Amino acid sequence: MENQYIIKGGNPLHGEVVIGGAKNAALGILAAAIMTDETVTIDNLPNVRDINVLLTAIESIGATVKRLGPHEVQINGSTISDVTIDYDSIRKIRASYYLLGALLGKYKKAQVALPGGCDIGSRPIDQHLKGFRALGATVNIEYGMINTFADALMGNHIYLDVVSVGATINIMLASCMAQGRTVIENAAKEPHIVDVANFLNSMGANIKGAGTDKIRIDGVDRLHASEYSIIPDQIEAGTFMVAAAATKGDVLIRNVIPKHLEAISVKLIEIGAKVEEFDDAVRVSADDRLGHTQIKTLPYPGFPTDMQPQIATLLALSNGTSTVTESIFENRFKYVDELARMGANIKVEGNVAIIEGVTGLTGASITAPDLRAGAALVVAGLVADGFTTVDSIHFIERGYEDFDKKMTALGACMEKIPVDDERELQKFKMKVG
Ligand SMILES: CC(=O)N[C@H]1[C@@H](OP(=O)(O)OP(=O)(O)OC[C@H]2O[C@@H](n3ccc(=O)[nH]c3=O)[C@H](O)[C@@H]2O)O[C@H](CO)[C@@H](O)[C@@H]1O
Ligand SMILES: C=C(OP(=O)(O)O)C(=O)O
Repeated sequence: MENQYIIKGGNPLHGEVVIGGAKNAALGILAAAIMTDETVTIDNLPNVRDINVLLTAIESIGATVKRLGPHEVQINGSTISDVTIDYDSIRKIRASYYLLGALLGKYKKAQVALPGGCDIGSRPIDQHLKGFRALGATVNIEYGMINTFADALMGNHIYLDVVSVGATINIMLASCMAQGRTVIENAAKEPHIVDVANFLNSMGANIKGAGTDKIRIDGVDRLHASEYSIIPDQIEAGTFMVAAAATKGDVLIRNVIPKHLEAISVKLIEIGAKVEEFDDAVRVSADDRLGHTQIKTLPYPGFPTDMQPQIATLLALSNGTSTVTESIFENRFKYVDELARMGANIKVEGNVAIIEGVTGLTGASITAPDLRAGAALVVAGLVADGFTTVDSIHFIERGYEDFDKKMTALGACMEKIPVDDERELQKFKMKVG
């Protein structure tokens, strides 16, 4: 059954919210977990759709997956009997490609369907495949499947032509049990790269330099058991930071690494929001309408593309003209038409959104085009005058755990109801007046 969010805008968010584990780190870590035959325990796992899809795919090849609770899982890869992941089991997610690197690294062969994920651009994986080939693997693409195999994997020097999160993690996975040294140059530096490297090292891998643009991996013979807790989700935290500012609220966002949020904090401060940093929390508040700025998405430590729709939504409500340049993905402005239906004034020219701030939005029936754009539209609904319904929330549920419940606990007026259920819609409207 498909659900939608119904939102009555106008309530400032107040209180505390606890951020979950990082989805994009967890996806790499779960794939890495199958590379040992010993049992691995992973904690602070976000309970979101992408993670559950990946866990099901991992089970489908025979690995033993034991849920110890909503945020903890035990994986044992000794029971794996197959190295083929078909399209049906992973078409909804992008990070299925990490199973290629993990299976190739462990068994020297893998067959994985070409990845899905959000439609935010053409999203080639040539750099992943270039990395596998450099390690000595043969790679063919046939009938929608990527087949890769090798007699032996040998370390090599790999220069990435583009800074790619996925290729960096995949090459770390494939090379950590290769013979000799692999060096990845022009590597991505995102916090989740460091987290996957730390997890692999906790299993006995020898990876140095993660978090810089040069990562050195000395191959080891085997990986062993580990217990590991995933870092907090930078993007979930950033989304609540923006929601607090957009609703002119005051929210303490707990279980975060403030350093990972700096690019977001700096921009919020620049436009007039108040951001206070604590050891593992940030507090964001705003009293007045905020100001304008220029933002360009860049690889870490630049402004994250996964926060682009949310910050653009905030700027759509701010004073003056802002520009948001999307430099990573060519198709990440699909939410602009939906925001326009709520009264925003945004013009897209190439990869630049020119935003003329408006004083308010009005509720409308809108559809989430992808994960982060969906979250941004919810933020718009929280601010808008009147009622907003957001459809296609399965996108949002790919990456946000209990998004509606966390927002409601902060004072938002929103609920998840079945799509086209007029009775539930009226019930909500009666309840909130
Ligand atoms: C599951 C996951 O972690 N997803 C994140 C990951 O996606 P993903 O790993 O797919 O993104 P990449 O960092 O690889 O992509 C960055 C850029 O490189 C290009 N590229 C990438 C690989 C390749 O082989 N060839 C190539 O040309 C892409 O088209 C894009 O323009 O990082 C993105 C950038 O921070 C985030 O928006 C996604 O949320
Ligand atoms: C775009 C994202 O995910 P994916 O790369 O899995 O589509 C995201 O997490 O914002």
